[in-house]
Amino acid sequence: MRIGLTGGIASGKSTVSRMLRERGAFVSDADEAARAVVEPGEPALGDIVRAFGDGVLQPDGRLDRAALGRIVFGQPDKLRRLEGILHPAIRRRMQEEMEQAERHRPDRLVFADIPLLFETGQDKAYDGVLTVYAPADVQLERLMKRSGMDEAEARRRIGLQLDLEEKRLRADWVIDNGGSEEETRLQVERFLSERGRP
Ligand SMILES: CC(C)(COP(=O)(O)OP(=O)(O)OC[C@H]1O[C@@H](n2cnc3c(N)ncnc32)[C@H](O)[C@@H]1O)[C@@H](O)C(=O)NCCC(=O)NCCS
Ligand SMILES: Nc1ncnc2c1ncn2[C@@H]1O[C@H](COP(=O)(O)OP(=O)(O)OP(=O)(O)O)[C@@H](O)[C@H]1O
Repeated sequence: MRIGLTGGIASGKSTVSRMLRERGAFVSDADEAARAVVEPGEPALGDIVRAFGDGVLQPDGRLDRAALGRIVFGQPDKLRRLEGILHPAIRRRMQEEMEQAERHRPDRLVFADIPLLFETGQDKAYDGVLTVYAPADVQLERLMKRSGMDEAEARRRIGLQLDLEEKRLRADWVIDNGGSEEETRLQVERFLSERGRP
């Protein structure tokens, strides 16, 4: 069984993923895959430099993620262009990871943590979707605290994704991460025990 795990920026996907892994589930992470496919020597890195220029490289030849973020998160057409380069590579990598995990341990639940699961139409490829939800004011506060963005920038980043209320409504299951980590952990444990396995 493959479950799509999604939510909004800073709604708690990584926190829930960590808890799922601690309980023995396998989680493939789109943000991690997005980092791996731009390592030096990977074809996507060359494509990015051709599209956005040398300014997105650090002196050591690695991708300067903050510099690229400043370009793409301010210009929708540039973000679409980056996604066109990265999404096929991210998907391939995640498919390989999940297949390998399933071969190795067929009994385990497999999750794919994908922030843009609904936005990219990938929800249909999973047996079900679990949304990690937090109320808008909590999401905004956590994003500002984690990243140091001011309120206007944080609101703009949140606005680049499908509304979290809609992700909640479209989910098969919801984990409400608006409270303490302990309350979230209890929901994660209940979710796993209802499925009878990690
Ligand atoms: C622009 C990049 C280099 C900035 O890197 P940076 O380290 O600063 O941010 P990071 O990758 O940790 O992303 C933080 C959060 O931003 C949000 N985000 C990332 N990409 C996107 C996007 N294309 N659209 C909307 N939100 C996004 C996600 O909620 C993500 O968890 C990076 O976000 C990226 O490569 N994005 C394009 C790939 C992508 O679409 N990733 C999303 C997973 S499918
Ligand atoms: N229940 C909670 N109580 C307090 N802080 C929390 C809770 N859950 C998450 N956080 C904090 O909120 C921030 C965002 O959480 P997390 O990184 O898990 O979100 P995310 O959905 O993976 O974000 P992104 O899409 O940006 O990768 C982190 O700094 C995390 O420590």
